[in-house]
Formats: sequence, C-alpha cells, structure tokens
Amino acid sequence: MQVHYDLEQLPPFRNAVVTIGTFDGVHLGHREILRAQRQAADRCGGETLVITFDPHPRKIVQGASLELITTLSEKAALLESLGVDHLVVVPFNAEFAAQEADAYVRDFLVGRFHPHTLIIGYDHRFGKGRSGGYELLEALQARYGYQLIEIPQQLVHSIGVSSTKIRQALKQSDVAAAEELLGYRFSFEGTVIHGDKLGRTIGYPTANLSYTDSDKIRLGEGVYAATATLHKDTIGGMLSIGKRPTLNDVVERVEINLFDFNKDIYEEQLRVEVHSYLRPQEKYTSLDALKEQLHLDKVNALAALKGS
Ligand SMILES: Nc1ncnc2c1ncn2[C@@H]1O[C@H](COP(=O)(O)OP(=O)(O)OP(=O)(O)O)[C@@H](O)[C@H]1O
Ligand SMILES: Cc1cc2nc3c(=O)[nH]c(=O)nc-3n(C[C@H](O)[C@H](O)[C@H](O)CO)c2cc1C
Repeated sequence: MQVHYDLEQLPPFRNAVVTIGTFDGVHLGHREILRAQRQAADRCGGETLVITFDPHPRKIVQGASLELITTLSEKAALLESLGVDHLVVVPFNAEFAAQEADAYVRDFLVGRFHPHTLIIGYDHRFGKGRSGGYELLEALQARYGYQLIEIPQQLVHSIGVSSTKIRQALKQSDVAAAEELLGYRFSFEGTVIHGDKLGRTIGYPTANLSYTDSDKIRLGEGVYAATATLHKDTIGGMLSIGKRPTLNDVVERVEINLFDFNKDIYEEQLRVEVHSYLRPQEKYTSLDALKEQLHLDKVNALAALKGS
C-alpha cells in the first residue's frame, strides 16, 4: 500500500475506485465497504484509494477530545492488511471544513482523484455543516461521470455496527462486544514508565504503561487477560486498569504483569492485546489479600489465554 500525505504530489491513478471517511476502528462495517471496493476495482482493472483525514474532523469541528479506536498508524496497518492500494491522508483544517459540499465534490473529489467509482457508507456526510451526502453525489454523477455505490449499515446480532458503539463498549470494559463489532481484538501501545517499585515486593512486578498516542481511546477500568508484544515476542499476562483502591491511590494506572518473564523493560514500547475481561477493580483489606487475588487472576488469565 502506498501512503500519500501531500495532495500536490499524487501519482496518476488508473480507474480510481475511491472511498472516503475517517474509518475509525476499521470495523466490520468499514470492511464491507473495503470488500465492495476491492471487487469494483477488480472488475474495472482499477486501483483502490482510501481517503481519510488527519486530524480527525471531530477534533477540528467540535474541538472535542478524540478517543480514537485506532491511531493513524494502526489504521494504515489494518487497511494495508485488507489489500488497499493507496491511502491518502488529507490534512483536515478549518479551511477544508468550510468548503461547500458541491465545491468539495468538484475541486477535491473529482479535481484531485478523477474517480472511476465512488463507494460510500450509508451515513457518509461531507462539506460545510455536513450538508452533502449520497443524494448530492447522485445528482452530480452524470456531470462528473463516476459510478456510485452506497453500502448499507452492517449488522451483528441485529445491532448496527458503528464506531460510537465500539467506543462505548471499550469505555465500559466490554472488550468482547468491541471485538465482535471490530472483527479483531482491541489493542493499544504504551511505553513502560517507572512506578513506585511495589509490585516486585508482592511477587507480581508490573510494567506501568503510558499510552503512546494521546488521542487513543482509554479502555475502561478492570482486570483483563492480555498478551504483550515486545519487539517480536508475544508474552501472556494480566492487565490492570484502575486507581489501586487497596492503596487509596487516586490516579488511574495501566499496568501489566507478564508471565514467566523477568527483564528490565523500562522505556520499552509494548503493544497490549486485550483478550478478555476478568473482574472489576476491588479494594482489598491488605496487600496479602491482594496478592492472593492476583494468584487467582493468574489462573483465570492463563485459562482465558489458552482458550483464545
Ligand atoms: N514479569 C514481569 N512483568 C512486568 N514487568 C516486569 C516483569 N519482570 C520484570 N519486570 C520489570 O520490572 C518493572 C516493574 O517492577 P515493579 O512492579 O516492582 O516496579 P514499578 O515499575 O515501580 O511498578 P509498580 O508501581 O506497579 O510497583 C517493569 O517495568 C519491568 O521493567
Ligand atoms: C492483574 C492485576 C490486578 C489488579 N487488581 C487490583 C485490584 O483489584 N485492586 C487494587 O487495589 N489493585 C489492583 N492491582 C494493582 C496493584 O495494587 C499494584 O499492581 C500493586 O500495588 C503494585 O503497584 C492489580 C494489578 C494487577 C497486575
């Protein structure tokens, strides 16, 4: 997959089959669009182009904090694994957001990409105030000569797949629901930072993690079975996200105890794949009681990892 960041340096595309969106999560609904896109490109001997925006339009338009399911590099890796030929990353700013919908189609979509086919999700909106949608693309189709395909919302157990539902599931610690809607296991990346060196004194050292990307969604509190990838090795472990109520701490910690592992990994980057939710954070009467629970958690995490 080629990734393009500069709109002035685009190569000529052969029968461009284009889709546009933020594709946060690259979930099952997005995958359906990408499948239809690949099919259409194969039919016309064309190339597939995914046009996405960075930063996320919500950040510019609403000034909202983002909580992205996938960072730009995670999104690019997923799109590449799905066989996309070109990813175009468009810098989204106030000026871009202010374009009228018909000017956006004429100057941006058609002017820059000359699409043979446009494929869009059922709720795709564009242009100032999100005024443009499928109807406008249909009305302009004859003038600009593109094929137009709209993909309906995908359902899982009769639930419409959406990035919003996946974000809600992750905030509620429901990694199983998120995984079902995503079509793959949720993961995040963190750097190992120093804590207060207490973990090793109870026999469960934990790598304390600081999220690498500030816009990445924060998973809800709880204890989870997880694996961590360090360089190329994948190691089983148990992940804790919470305020350590037993210690009357106030800041939320993200920490992982790795099984059969004993190395200094401060400053290293870990990718943590979250396999399953085990239990909520609890306040224990002593560190000994917590230690007993951690033993049980390890048994449960090992069983969960074995089954997944
Ligand atoms: N099995 C393991 N799992 C996680 N980290 C390990 C493991 N073995 C060694 N380590 C190393 O030990 C560090 C954790 O030790 P320890 O938990 O005592 O200190 P800490 O970083 O201050 O964490 P905490 O604040 O949770 O006590 C990790 O950052 C890592 O470098
Ligand atoms: C798997 C796991 C589960 C944890 N569960 C809790 C918990 O329920 N309550 C709590 O106060 N701390 C919990 N912790 C954090 C624990 O207090 C911390 O790792 C040690 O005190 C060392 O800082 C957990 C840690 C791990 C690795």
